[in-house]
Amino acid sequence: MKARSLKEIAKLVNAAQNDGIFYLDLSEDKGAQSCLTNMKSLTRGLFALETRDKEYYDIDKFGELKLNGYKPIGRNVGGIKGTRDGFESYAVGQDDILSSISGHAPRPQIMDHHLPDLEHFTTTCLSLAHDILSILSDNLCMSGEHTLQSLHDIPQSESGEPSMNIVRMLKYIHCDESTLRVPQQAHTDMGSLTFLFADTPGLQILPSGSTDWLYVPPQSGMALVNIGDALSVLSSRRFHSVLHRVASLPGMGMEERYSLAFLLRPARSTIMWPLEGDPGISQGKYTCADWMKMKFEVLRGPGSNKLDYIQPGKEIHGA
Ligand SMILES: O=C(O)CCC(=O)C(=O)O
Ligand SMILES: [Fe+2]
Repeated sequence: MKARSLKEIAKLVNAAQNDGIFYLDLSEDKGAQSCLTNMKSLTRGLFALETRDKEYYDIDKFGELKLNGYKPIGRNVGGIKGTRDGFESYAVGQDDILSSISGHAPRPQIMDHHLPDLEHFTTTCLSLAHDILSILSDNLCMSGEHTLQSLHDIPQSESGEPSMNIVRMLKYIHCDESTLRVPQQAHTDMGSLTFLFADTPGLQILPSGSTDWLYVPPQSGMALVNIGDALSVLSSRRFHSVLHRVASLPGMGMEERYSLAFLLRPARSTIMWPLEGDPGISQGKYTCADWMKMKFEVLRGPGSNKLDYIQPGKEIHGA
């Protein structure tokens, strides 16, 4: 992909249009591999902290966009009716990682120890995101100042607004083998691209037109990249935002599972509307920041009056 091989470009565009998810081989990048090893120690060390120490950084204390902080198990709706989620997670905002000028949200000390790893991880994902967006922009015949890259905070808050990109670490509780468990509900990601790293299986996608969930196993040295709502909406649904969830394995349950993600989102004032639509009419339309807030309400549910409108995976506009 880095060398813009025509074969790799065709594979990427095809995956973005049809599957909404693809593997990205990083096995040759020694720097990235050692950074991932360090990020794994950060993730494990972080979740090994005392519960009350983690709860001190509760994500819901730090603003509606949930860019920093800890989400305990059970705060979101689970994947099976009547259940709550079965994972804890911790978000760190891109600006808190890369910006040397302003202050940052309160965070456990272990984050400071691993700041060089967080920086390396973030800049690696941003560089990959830049390449992917540039290939997808070419496919949409966008050029000059009007590209998908220009709508994102790459390298950092180019829009002048605080970035909504985050690093997220997740830990799923062990599930026994007796029945299928779905610790993370089916959803599409709210942003543009998600880079996901996990060592153990559990991720499933619902391919378009299918009623059967399909496991997408992790591959050594590779990232899984998926397309989120924003790229799908901006591209008039040319790119597919894939519905996914985490589930136990039939008859095998799920071991304690860790995953790590970088979530790329457009600049916060980006209008969630097809780029080829009339840019003059923004009144009454959602910005990317509004979209994220509404989507969180759905994940946190029930009790949201927007549930019917903004269900994960449903259309944002039109029919
Ligand atoms: O943990 C995983 O494998 C999936 C995580 C995910 O889909 C998310 O955090 O949006
Ligand atoms: Fe996701």
